[in-house]
Amino acid sequence: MALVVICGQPCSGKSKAALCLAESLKESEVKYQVRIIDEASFHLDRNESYANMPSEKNLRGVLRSEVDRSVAKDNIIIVDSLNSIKGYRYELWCLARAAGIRYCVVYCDVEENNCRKWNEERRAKGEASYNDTIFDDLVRRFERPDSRNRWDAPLFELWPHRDGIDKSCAAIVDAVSYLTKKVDSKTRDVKILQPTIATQTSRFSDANSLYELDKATQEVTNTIAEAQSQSFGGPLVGISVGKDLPTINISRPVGLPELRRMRRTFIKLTGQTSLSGPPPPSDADSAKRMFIDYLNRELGTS
Ligand SMILES: Nc1ncnc2c1ncn2[C@@H]1O[C@H](COP(=O)(O)OP(=O)(O)OP(=O)(O)O)[C@@H](O)[C@H]1O
Repeated sequence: MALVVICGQPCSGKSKAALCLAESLKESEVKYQVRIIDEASFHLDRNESYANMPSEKNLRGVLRSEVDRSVAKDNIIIVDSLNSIKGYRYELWCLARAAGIRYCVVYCDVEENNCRKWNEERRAKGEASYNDTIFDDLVRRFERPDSRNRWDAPLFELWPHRDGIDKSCAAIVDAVSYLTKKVDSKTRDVKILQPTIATQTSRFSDANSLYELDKATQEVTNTIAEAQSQSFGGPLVGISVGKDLPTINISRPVGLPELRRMRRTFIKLTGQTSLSGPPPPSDADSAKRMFIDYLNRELGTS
């Protein structure tokens, strides 16, 4: 259903924001299954996890694998961690794309001085806190999210020091609305990420994979040929092959030989990606979706 990446400086109110968002989602009209994935779930100590690059990479790897295992069409996963490295947020975005779900980033924007003060207060109370060297290092390496990046969008910003954190904060209200909004073919403001050849993760059963792939792509080319015969050489826009599949948008007439050639290339490409790692589509609908994405990219109107 969705992946939410919480992001912010150390001790900036991320866990509080994650809890607040999770509660709001659970209280919304449809009772969503919401799960927070954080360091504490793996009993990972802050200071040990960020003590050096190998342990930090290990921490990120553990969280990423858990996200990968957990994202599904019927739940909302919230990753509550620093998520401060741009490349890491990109990796999480790729997981959401591979799963074909919604994605957003919630950013706790708190000035360094205030984070430091909260961290010191935590320490004074005997609660788990960052030691000063690690705190400084994390602050220095923080890569602020930028909504112009696909992997940082949409971006919901919170200012916990200025406004506090509660369910009525605009960022929480907006994130809940984005995550729970019902979508149909006319919805423009909610993006459901679509898997591509490189990110698809499941497989056709070995015995009939080629046959299924062949049949599914043939169906798409038949639909295009038929639509072209009725469009008298004009562009094809919004041609549907089936419910829940992207529409075909092609800017110029494509002859049958070219379509056949593109189909062969696509089948070959999916075979190659399965050899080098990312597997081919798992069922007829995924195959059609990927083939349509491929055609739209190669021949698209944009
Ligand atoms: N709006 C706020 N006003 C005052 N204190 C706050 C506020 N938000 C958080 N704090 C305090 O800051 C500390 C850290 O909060 P929280 O655990 O939510 O931050 P975090 O960013 O998740 O921390 P970490 O980086 O350790 O995971 C807590 O002790 C909390 O009481």
